[in-house]
Amino acid sequence: MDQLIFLGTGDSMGVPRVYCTCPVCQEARSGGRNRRLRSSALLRTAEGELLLDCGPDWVEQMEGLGQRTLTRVLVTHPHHDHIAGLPEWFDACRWTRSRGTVFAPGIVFETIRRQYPWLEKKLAFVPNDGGMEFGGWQITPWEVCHGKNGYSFAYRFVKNGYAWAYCPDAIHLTEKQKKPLHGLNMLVLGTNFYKEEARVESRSVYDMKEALELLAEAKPQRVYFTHMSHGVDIDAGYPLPEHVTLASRELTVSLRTGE
Ligand SMILES: O=c1ccn([C@@H]2O[C@@H]3COP(=O)(O)O[C@H]3[C@H]2O)c(=O)[nH]1
Repeated sequence: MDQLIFLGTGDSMGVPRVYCTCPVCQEARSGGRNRRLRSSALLRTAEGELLLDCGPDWVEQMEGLGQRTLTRVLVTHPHHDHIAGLPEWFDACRWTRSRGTVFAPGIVFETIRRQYPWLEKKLAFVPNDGGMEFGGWQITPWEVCHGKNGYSFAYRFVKNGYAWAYCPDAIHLTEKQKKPLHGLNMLVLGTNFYKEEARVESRSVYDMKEALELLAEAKPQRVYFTHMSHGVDIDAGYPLPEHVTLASRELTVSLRTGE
């Protein structure tokens, strides 16, 4: 059965934050359950694996899995916490004389090319604006609002009538942007805080309270929150519905496609 493995569930700085000594960061520092690497997940299928985002914790994430090789990466948006592992993967490809493939909407490659102009010597960039297929999954990107950080893309995956979506970096979705979130068996959604107190114009990701309003509209059957900052204590017991879980590192979810 296909699986989704969470490799990181942290926000752009991860948990602990270097400068911070709050109780969540201290617990994370002592090897506790709040230690969160930058958000990324691995889709495992009979056809192979697809990594969703490749951030600065990529090496630690590969070591945690005991995985020595990688062939495919899908990128949501070209921010440091989602792409900074690409140059490390490039070097691994160089040393192992292998090649990889990166899938993303064309606009995402414009920024990646500017930031890391050498990557295409070893990594093929394949635009997926019109959708793509992998492991029997029909995969469709759509643009989502990322607040003060501009845009991101979310992805909807469909196979044998089972549908799920990966949307780590979004806020203030328009009605049109919410549409692909309807009719899902599972949703992975980014929520930086339980309740974020920062000014609305400075925000870039939903908090859990806002996410619950979105869930009430879209009604996914199962939900995993990811992209959580040090404002979230995984053991706090937030008042969340039973079908909502705070994801943690190496949590593995079976995708029940009926195969
Ligand atoms: O043009 C930009 C804008 C931002 N960033 C990164 O993405 C992060 C998003 O969350 P943050 O606002 O806490 O921190 C940001 C930066 O680390 C980037 O790589 N390129």
